Amino acid sequence: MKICCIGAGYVGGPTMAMIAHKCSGHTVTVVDINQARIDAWNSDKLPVFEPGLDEIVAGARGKNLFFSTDVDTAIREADMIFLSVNTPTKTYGVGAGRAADLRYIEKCARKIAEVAENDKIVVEKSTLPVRTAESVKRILESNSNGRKFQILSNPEFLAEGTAMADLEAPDRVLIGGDQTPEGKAAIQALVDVYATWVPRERVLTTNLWSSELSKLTANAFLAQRISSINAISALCEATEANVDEVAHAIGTDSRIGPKFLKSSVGFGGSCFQKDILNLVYLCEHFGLPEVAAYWNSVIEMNDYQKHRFSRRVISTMFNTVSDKKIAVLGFAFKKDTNDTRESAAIYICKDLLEEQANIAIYDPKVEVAQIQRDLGIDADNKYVSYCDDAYEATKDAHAILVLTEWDEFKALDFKKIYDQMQLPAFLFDGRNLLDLEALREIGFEASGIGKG
Ligand SMILES: NC(=O)C1=CN([C@@H]2O[C@H](COP(=O)(O)OP(=O)(O)OC[C@H]3O[C@@H](n4cnc5c(N)ncnc54)[C@H](O)[C@@H]3O)[C@@H](O)[C@H]2O)C=CC1
Ligand SMILES: O=C(O)[C@H]1O[C@H](OP(=O)(O)OP(=O)(O)OC[C@H]2O[C@@H](n3ccc(=O)[nH]c3=O)[C@H](O)[C@@H]2O)[C@H](O)[C@@H](O)[C@@H]1O
Repeated sequence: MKICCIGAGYVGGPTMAMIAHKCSGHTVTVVDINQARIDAWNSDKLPVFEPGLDEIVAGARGKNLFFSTDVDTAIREADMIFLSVNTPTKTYGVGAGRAADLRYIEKCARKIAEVAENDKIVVEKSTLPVRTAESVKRILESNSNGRKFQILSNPEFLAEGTAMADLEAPDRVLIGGDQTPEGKAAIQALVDVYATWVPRERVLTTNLWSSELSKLTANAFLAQRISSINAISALCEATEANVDEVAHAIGTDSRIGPKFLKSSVGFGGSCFQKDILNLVYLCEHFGLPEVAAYWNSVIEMNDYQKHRFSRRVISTMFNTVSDKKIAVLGFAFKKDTNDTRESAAIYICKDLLEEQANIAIYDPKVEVAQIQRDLGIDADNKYVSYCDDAYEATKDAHAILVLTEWDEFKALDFKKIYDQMQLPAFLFDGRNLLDLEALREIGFEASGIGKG
């Protein structure tokens, strides 16, 4: 089969690389309108950092995996077309700030209608509001000229930083489609692709709407667990309970389970907030304001957690950080990725800049230009500096903020760091990554999240 994927981003690139790697009989072409991104996919420095991705791309690229900006040819030749374009929160017009912006998806549907010469299976890989497939189908069918299109929903559940492991051994693959004979045949064609390496019982098939809604629901549930434990972290700080101990104690209940109970400075990433806002908007659209308010509180709690952290830093440092050097360790929204979208670090740095702090940022993977874009500052901003390692960032600093849980931070020589800092040397561990007792023995005024 010839497979095309429109959108060479964090999802399209790794997902298609895995399909090409596992299914040598299929040819996979990933296309994008962003020339720089495609050039990077064809180079030694891929645009996405994911452990294990380089090897898989190197093994398949040029054999049955191709990256190109020739969108029309790839669509024309494909039997199956994945849509993996971005679906950000709308910033204009009706639903601004909440609804999903579907213009990229619609452009893809119109492009397929324009250039396709024969029947196609169109697979929604992007995360979409429930019932989007209806619009995609309408656009395609209005322009069909006798060609037949089957629409499938196949949402992606990979997490950044573990994308390749998640794709290699997914908990489940979800495929939704029409329950007609043609729809079922299209579902089977996609089941056959995944069944090459995913155990058949893990490939779930549903109707279109269940599949679309399951993706938003999964992300809402995951984010809700984080907001729940973060809410408890505030209570822990007030009562001298320890949130890690509470999380462990409740997580051993098999009905609750241990995962996604790590209290933090707040969740980030491109999707949790966007997808919950989308869910909230849908609930309001369907006349369910109580349901909308319930899910919106997950985001409100996350905002509270981020700003609560900034406020705690400032109040602990004698209510002023003006002119003080603050070392920020980690800028990505989680470890093992160069992605900073909605990273809590952005909000915390902005809070500190408003207080006129000098911040020295070190992240092992995030590029300086990206940090500048995120903070909305020029290269010559005198309050922000960029460091090549944690030792440089912490030299003469008044405080350290750990904002991403990079493994390398655990191996730092904190005695050496303490000796080059201003005293009292404050350390705020926004990820509960470090051994606070050991740091206090060195002399740090160390605090974590949810620890009294
Ligand atoms: N990032 C993640 O970990 C996950 C993302 N998702 C969902 O997958 C979708 C894609 O997300 P990402 O890969 O992170 O986005 P991304 O922004 O990294 O990549 C999207 C790509 O689509 C391209 N594009 C947009 N319109 C186009 C068009 N008309 N023709 C050709 N290319 C076009 C853009 O240039 C961009 O390179 C979103 O709906 C997201 O919610 C789902 C699971 C995980
Ligand atoms: O739709 C998506 O985009 C994806 O969103 C998340 O994946 P991702 O955002 O890449 O990463 P997560 O591991 O879920 O982490 C999200 C944020 O929550 C934070 N987090 C996670 C877990 C936890 O216990 N505590 C916590 O604060 C992380 O640090 C990070 O900032 C989901 O885990 C994926 O299943 C989903 O496919």
